[in-house]
Amino acid sequence: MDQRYATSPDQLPHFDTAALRDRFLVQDLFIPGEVRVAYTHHDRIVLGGAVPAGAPLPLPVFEELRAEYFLAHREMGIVNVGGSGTVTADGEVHTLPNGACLYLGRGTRDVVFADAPDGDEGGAQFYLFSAPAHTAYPSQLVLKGQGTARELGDQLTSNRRSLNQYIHENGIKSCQIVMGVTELHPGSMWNTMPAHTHDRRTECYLYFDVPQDARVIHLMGRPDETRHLVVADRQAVISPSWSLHSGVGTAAYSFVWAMAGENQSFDDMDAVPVTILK
Ligand SMILES: O=C(O)C(=O)C[C@H](O)C(=O)CO
Ligand SMILES: [Zn+2]
Repeated sequence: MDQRYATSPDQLPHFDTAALRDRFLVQDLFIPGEVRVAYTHHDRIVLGGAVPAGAPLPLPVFEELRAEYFLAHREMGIVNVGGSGTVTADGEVHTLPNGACLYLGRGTRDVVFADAPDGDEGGAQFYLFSAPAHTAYPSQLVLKGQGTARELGDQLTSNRRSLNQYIHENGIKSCQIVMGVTELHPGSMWNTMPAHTHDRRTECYLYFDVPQDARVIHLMGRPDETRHLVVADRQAVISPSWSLHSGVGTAAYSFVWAMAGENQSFDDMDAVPVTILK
């Protein structure tokens, strides 16, 4: 398990490109036949990828969790960013077409990822986001576009996008996780601009559907001391509570955003006016 210890904003000015990427960029999560995870000590989030590649793939328990099974003390949100697949949780089979989001509650013991038997659009690729949980909420599935939709931005500022909230206060219930997907409209490149911070939650973005020859320039850091990460398809960024998070693509793209921390209030954000960015 890839471990990322927590970082103070005072350290940021001293990091070079390699150190920034080591701390905040998570690469190589989607490896055929593997469940790959990274553990950030910011709000003790585990993010990962599971790619069945033609054979059932169980969710292992990682030694670092010191738990009997992965979800013994945790909950998990899963978004399928690949072809149709299934997640079998304690014997119940959930079918996730591309873009579907499944919540698994604390105490779910056996989890197995697989490609859908009739999947014809390439194999399933499951993005995993897990946080500590104090109680067990029921597992629940929501299909792409069936969450709470918000239309954001404007074509004139190249940031027109559709945001879908799946796991949130008025949707699938969870202890900590708030999760959804944002899709940029063709011709729009900016996400989350104007940017924001939320000192009460850590947030991770998984960028996907980024064309192979394109990149997303992801901004992070304190508003008056920003840095950037150049991000490729299916790579994730960890944004500590003190960091803004915004990106501009060289082509349109989508991303899974997911948070955990002190509250689940999506609109509890401190907006950062563009004019104060440095
Ligand atoms: O398109 C956006 O704007 C987002 O998706 C923003 C994220 O949802 C976010 O940062 C929530 O705190
Ligand atoms: Zn945010």
